[in-house]
Amino acid sequence: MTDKKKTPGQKSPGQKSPGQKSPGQKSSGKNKPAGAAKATSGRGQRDLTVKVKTARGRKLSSTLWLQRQLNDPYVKRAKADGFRGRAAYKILELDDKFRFLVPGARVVDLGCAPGGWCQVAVPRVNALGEKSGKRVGTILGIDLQEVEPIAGCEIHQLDFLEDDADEKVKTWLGGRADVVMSDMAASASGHKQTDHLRIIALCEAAAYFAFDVLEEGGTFVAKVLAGGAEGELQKLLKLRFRKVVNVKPAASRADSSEKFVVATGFKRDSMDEDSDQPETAADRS
Ligand SMILES: C[S@@+](CC[C@H](N)C(=O)[O-])C[C@H]1O[C@@H](n2cnc3c(N)ncnc32)[C@H](O)[C@@H]1O
Repeated sequence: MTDKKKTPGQKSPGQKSPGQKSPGQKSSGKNKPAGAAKATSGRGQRDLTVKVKTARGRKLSSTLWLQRQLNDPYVKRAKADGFRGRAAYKILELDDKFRFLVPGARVVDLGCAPGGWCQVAVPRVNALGEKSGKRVGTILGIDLQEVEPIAGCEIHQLDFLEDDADEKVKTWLGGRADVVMSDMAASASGHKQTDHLRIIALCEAAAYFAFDVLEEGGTFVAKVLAGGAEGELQKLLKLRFRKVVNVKPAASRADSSEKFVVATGFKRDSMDEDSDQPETAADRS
């Protein structure tokens, strides 16, 4: 896979500007982008530095989106750090806390476009291992959309909901994965509860995919929207993982109901291999 051509002056992901912290480096401001001291959250009207005028033919929602983008410190920081999107800082923060993108790890990134999470994973899974020197990991990005190549990642255009997607992924990986992470979002209907149910369904499907693909002890990370139905998902994950927690990273907008579930310590032997369903306590008794 060839690296994306850089335009003059463009930095590699994570390359620092003078006086700027690297993306994974914790700042005293709880992972806030460097230089974002004034633009406190990028969320409130009082913080705005750029105002977007309404334009004929542009919907109010589009104007507000544009205004939010232009004033979002993470958007600015992603541009400066060479990341393809602000989402990169969410996985940076989650990995700084839970340490699943370790040297040598085999990682599946479900819904990887445009590629920010993959960009974060590349240096982390290919870093120096504690004892055995440089460890080379594998990153497999999956998306419905075409994704511009990222050096160090293998990217496939695929709907992970297809019947044989798990088998394809295991073949591409040459075995099972240590990490399945998903930042997938179902297309928004604008109706809060419908969108919540859609993303929970997508997340549940991603969890079943992870049960098929993960190695013993593996980690599953997925975006969910708070709204009532996530309790069932938690129950499902708790049957299969040693620890399940919900986290709202600082890079996740405060006005969004988005949060992330991080499930660690996958118990492969908790699977009822015949039915491919989680073995419940009732099954075992
Ligand atoms: C929010 S974006 C992911 C951003 C990404 N984490 C990054 O850092 O660049 C969500 C992605 O999920 C993808 N997606 C949604 N449903 C999918 C499915 N069934 N199979 C594969 N990808 C899917 C969408 O195409 C979209 O690109």
